[in-house]
Amino acid sequence: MDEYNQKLIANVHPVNWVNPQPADNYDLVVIGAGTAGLVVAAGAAGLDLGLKVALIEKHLLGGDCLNVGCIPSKSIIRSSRVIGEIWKAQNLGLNVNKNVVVDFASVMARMRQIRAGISPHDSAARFKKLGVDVFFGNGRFTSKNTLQVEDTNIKFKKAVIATGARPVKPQITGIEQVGYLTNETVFSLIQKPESLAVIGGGPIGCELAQAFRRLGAEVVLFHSSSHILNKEDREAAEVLQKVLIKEGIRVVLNCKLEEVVTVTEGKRLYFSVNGHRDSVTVDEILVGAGRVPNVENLNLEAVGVEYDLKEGVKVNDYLQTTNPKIFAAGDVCMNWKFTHAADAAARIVIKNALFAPWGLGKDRLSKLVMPWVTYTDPEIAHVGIYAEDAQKQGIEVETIKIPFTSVDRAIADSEESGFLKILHKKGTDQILGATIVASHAGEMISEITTAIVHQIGLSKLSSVIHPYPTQAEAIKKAADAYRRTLLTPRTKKILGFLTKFS
Ligand SMILES: Cc1cc2nc3c(=O)[nH]c(=O)nc-3n(C[C@H](O)[C@H](O)[C@H](O)COP(=O)(O)OP(=O)(O)OC[C@H]3O[C@@H](n4cnc5c(N)ncnc54)[C@H](O)[C@@H]3O)c2cc1C
Ligand SMILES: NC(=O)c1ccc[n+]([C@@H]2O[C@H](COP(=O)([O-])OP(=O)(O)OC[C@H]3O[C@@H](n4cnc5c(N)ncnc54)[C@H](O)[C@@H]3O)[C@@H](O)[C@H]2O)c1
Repeated sequence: MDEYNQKLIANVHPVNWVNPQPADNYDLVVIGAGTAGLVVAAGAAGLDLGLKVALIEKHLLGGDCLNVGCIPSKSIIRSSRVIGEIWKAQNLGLNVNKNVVVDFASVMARMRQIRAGISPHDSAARFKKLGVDVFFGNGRFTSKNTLQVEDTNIKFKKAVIATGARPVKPQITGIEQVGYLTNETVFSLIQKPESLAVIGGGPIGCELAQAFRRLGAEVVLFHSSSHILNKEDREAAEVLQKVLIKEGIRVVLNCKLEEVVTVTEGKRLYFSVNGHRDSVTVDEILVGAGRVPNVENLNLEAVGVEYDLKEGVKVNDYLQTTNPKIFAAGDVCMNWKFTHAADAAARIVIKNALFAPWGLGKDRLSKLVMPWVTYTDPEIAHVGIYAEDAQKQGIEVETIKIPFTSVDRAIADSEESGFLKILHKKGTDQILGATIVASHAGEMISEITTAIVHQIGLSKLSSVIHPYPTQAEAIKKAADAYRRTLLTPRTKKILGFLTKFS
């Protein structure tokens, strides 16, 4: 509880907070104040239509993203990127002293300062000012139109479940007794573990394995599949995998973790790969092995809201639960577990719950075009479908791949290892999906997302001037490559004819 955490708590769960006297009947009650809940509450109250809105949070306003997710992880990733740059400095003609000292405590203090600095946006004071009644405590349904927060009964016309998700508990013998870190505890470290086993090679595992390695820990990354980020484009994941290995991370693939025990030297993990048993001993274990939705203790049975312990609250395309007066948004009900996805879903809920009389003009989740980015170095950004999806859906596609070895700025930056892949519908210039592996792929993907959302085809993208030299020129190159495919022998003949008379 240093000054930064005190500031954070003063904003997102003030110790002296007194829950308000509830209104007679709320137009909208939101359970859970992560991104999804905050956006719904702010959106509904901020319209200044006199709607009575209540927001219930059992822990910290801001949820995972602010407190134990995006913000703390991206803050330490920023520090670790500098180390990555220093490691590459020699290739750039710079003689940097290899013995860079990482002041881990300062890296973490910077992260806490940034988190506290952002927290006023998610604060109880801000939401009170917006006219939202903020209740701290566990929200639980008691009847079709009532719920309870601690001892207070709250009546509602409509409700939104936005209770998010939590880390999966790994099923490994002994791990509970030995103890491990998750995203809920790793950002509270003030001392660097000298060695770290990361369980799970998904976005959490990869981002944090690389960050901790660059900050000076010996890292072993355990992943159960044949390549890291197995939900991602295989080639893209392989580029990153090579970088992680080159940076000194031991990547153990196709593994089964069997047992964890405490030994004098630390925590020992026994694992097998293709039947071959081995072990490693580390100071700390970090688990990033997926998420489970927070559906328990809400008494969803009382309101007829169906759910699954793994998949979360069941919703239709309008984000309505099996009780049409109750909606859900964010990690508790969606496969897309991203802050921007929770935000987009919250906007759908505001529209469908409050501004779609007789069900008219409702928005659909399936209409969203969802990009995402894994913030490793290089970053991997994706939008739309993958080639395998297209195959499953019976859509004929063509792929244009631009390696960064052909992009001048990437060459000048010594960042040639990535690529851009664009999938377009066969015979047309309609973009269906894209993957980018680049240092700042996350900053580049939005151009393609815009093109997909607004149906701007590759031909039109080809007419957009991209400043030289930028890595985003890869997009123009892909568009130009598509245009070249239109040059049939007949069009070539016509062009040849034109030159004669020009
Ligand atoms: C380490 C990490 C890094 C991430 N990085 C990124 C990133 O870079 N970009 C990105 O887009 N996404 C990222 N994510 C994912 C992102 O954090 C989540 O998708 C997002 O926070 C989901 O928001 P949400 O509102 O659905 O849920 P949450 O943020 O989980 O909020 C749910 C809230 O509900 C509260 N709650 C639960 N049950 C109750 C109850 N019964 N009563 C009252 N309150 C309750 C919880 O305390 C919590 O505050 C990351 C996640 C992690 C873990
Ligand atoms: N940059 C971002 O947007 C970002 C960053 C972090 C997290 N997130 C979100 O958080 C969610 C959760 O991330 P995550 O990485 O925990 O989950 P994940 O499910 O995406 O990846 C976890 C991986 O761990 C593997 N695994 C599970 N148990 C294992 C075991 N015992 N041994 C070895 N491997 C094991 C799984 O096969 C899986 O591929 C993601 O789906 C993502 O949406 C997003």
